[in-house]
Amino acid sequence: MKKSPLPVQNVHRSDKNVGGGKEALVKLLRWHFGHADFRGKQLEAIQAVVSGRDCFCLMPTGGGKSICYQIPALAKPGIVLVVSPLIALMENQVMALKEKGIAAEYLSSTQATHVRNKIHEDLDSGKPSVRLLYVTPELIATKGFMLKLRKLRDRGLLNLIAIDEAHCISSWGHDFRPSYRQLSNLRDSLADVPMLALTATAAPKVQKDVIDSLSLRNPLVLKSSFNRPNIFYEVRYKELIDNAYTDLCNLLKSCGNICAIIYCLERTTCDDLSLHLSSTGISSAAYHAGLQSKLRSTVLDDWLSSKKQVIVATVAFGMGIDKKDVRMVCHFNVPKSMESFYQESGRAGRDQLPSRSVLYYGVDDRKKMEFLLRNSENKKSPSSKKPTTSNFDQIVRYCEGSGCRRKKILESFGEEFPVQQCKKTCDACKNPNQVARCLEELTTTASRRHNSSRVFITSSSDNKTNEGEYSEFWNRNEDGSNSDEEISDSDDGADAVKSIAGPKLSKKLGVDEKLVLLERAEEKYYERNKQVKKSEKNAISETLRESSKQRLLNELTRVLQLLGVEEIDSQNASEFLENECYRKYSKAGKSFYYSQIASTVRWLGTASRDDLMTRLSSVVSYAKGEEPSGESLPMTEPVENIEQEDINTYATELQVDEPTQLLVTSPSRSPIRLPEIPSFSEFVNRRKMKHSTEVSDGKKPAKIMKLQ
Ligand SMILES: Nc1ncnc2c1ncn2[C@@H]1O[C@H](COP(=O)(O)OP(=O)(O)OP(=O)(O)O)[C@@H](O)[C@H]1O
Ligand SMILES: [Mg+2]
Repeated sequence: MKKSPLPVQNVHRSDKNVGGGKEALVKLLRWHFGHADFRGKQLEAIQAVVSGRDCFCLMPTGGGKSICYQIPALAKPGIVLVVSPLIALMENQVMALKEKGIAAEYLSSTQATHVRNKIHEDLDSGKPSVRLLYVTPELIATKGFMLKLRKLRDRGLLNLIAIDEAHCISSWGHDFRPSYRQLSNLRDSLADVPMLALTATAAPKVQKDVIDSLSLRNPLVLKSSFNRPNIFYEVRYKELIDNAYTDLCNLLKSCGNICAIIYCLERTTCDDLSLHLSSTGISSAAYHAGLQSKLRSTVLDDWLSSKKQVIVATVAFGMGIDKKDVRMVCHFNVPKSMESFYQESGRAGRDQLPSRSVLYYGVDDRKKMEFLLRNSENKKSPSSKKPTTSNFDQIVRYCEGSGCRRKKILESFGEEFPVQQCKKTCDACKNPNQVARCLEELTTTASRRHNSSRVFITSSSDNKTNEGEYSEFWNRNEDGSNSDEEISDSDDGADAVKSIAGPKLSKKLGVDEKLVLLERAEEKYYERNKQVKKSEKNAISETLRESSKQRLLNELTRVLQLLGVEEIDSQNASEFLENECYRKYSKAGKSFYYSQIASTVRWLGTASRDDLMTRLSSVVSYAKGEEPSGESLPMTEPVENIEQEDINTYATELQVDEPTQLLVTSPSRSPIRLPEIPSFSEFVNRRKMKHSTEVSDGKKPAKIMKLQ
């Protein structure tokens, strides 16, 4: 239901006695939002902008920044323009405002044309009814829209431009958006309209960058403390617990039916972990950019409406999500910087009630992150300012240091914090001896593991070109495909869908992902072309072969480097291995081929130098310019006239026998041997022999298999 507007407020730009407007502003706050009073620096920010002054407002996550531009929109006739980085964020806020009876709208290309037209008509009318208009930075950069804003300004109707999540303008920030850079022109185009920049990113260089980039004029700089006293901070050490999945499950269960967010680095971990939690009765769902956008919306809705309790997500999830009762935010992998950690953990306890931040720290994870950061640092152009490894050191110190966690967080933002004020609200202050013991044990474990050579980063395909897998973890900054009106959020599943439909797969995607997408693309294709023969559907495409080669090459390069093997040419070796899989399985079909590639990648991850030299001996010879020795593993010949039953049995046995878990969790890899997985023809032959024996024993008639 629409609320009638309050009587005209005594608050306007020329008001010399701005403090006199306080009562009126509080009245608006109570009337429209039901809050008793302003929090922290809200009032100061509002009074500054209403009086026409620029303002830079730094408040912690959940601090109540939105009110700082929402109240000014209600204080006098006219419009407040809000620039926001995500469509989802705009939608949420507009919906919430409309529910309160406040005339708010957003403009985005996702809306139906008639809806957009209606908003434009309203803006063009002499007396627009809209009070808050949310837009994307891309739209502001268009000439047509800028013209419209100038007209509004000329009619005295543009009261304020609020830049929400203003840190997105800074490449020092953790969420840099190139499109935000275009906002630098605002000051020139709309010189006399006050600007309000809002962010929860506290790094001093980001603040300066935001103020400079937006050319804020003598802004009132407001900074609130970043302390979140209602969040208990804790670190758990993966090396010191038997199974992190189980530990997390137990932790969640011990807290009851709470609402939680679990952040993971990789999409596959989100899927796996969510499945695991669900299997133990915890209501959870995965959320990442690899999901189709429709599914993501459902997951989000279910979580927001508390149908699902736990969301297991990459960092694609979170910015602007205003769910008050999140009781726990858990980082299942180490975050890339203190800033990211603060933002993400800050999504807990927005209702100010006691909440928890739990970070699972693993040395493997740390190495993986360091590797990725180094890689991204190497790729940076000299002009790029993206922070990488040095920011990561802060979070490593947070985990590996013994002092108060809260102090470490706040000091990393330049805020002094006396330890006694923590009042045992972090594990290091609550149980200092226990934390010290853990750290000691961690040091011992890590150094022991170090000595046993190849120990770290065992869990998955952490190869160099797989950054796409982690793309959500980086700034959303390589999304140069901005349309005029659309937000180029690379955390939108539409990317994935587009790349399925498109002729080429995005270079940003990792190899594993490409394979999955390829498979999905093929499925789609065959769905549409039902008449295509089944055998064709099972065919192994050239693209799939190329991706497989790349996947093997990535793993090989890593492994050869780790083991210091120089005699093997990784390019030749990857082709050799792929060809081996292809020769064995081209006739058995794509699934067999794919599964063999996967086993080979796993084998590479565990192979010793001798294993590699033996299996790849022919490639070793080639690399030295010698004749091939012909001593590589004997090739099994392809199979013809395959019986479906054999395929099924083989597939079942293959799955049961694969010791993936063992490989992933073992600290020392050399003594572990993969049980030999028979090739399909070996398997068929064994069965054939078994059948023959049975026949000769008078049990069953033999099945005739024609083998080449
Ligand atoms: N003065 C107030 N009194 C009580 N609650 C408030 C007040 N101001 C804001 N809130 C509530 O605080 C919560 C967080 O507000 P808001 O979403 O504006 O935070 P934010 O600073 O923008 O956070 P983020 O950085 O995550 O975007 C909201 O639920 C809001 O209703
Ligand atoms: Mg906000």
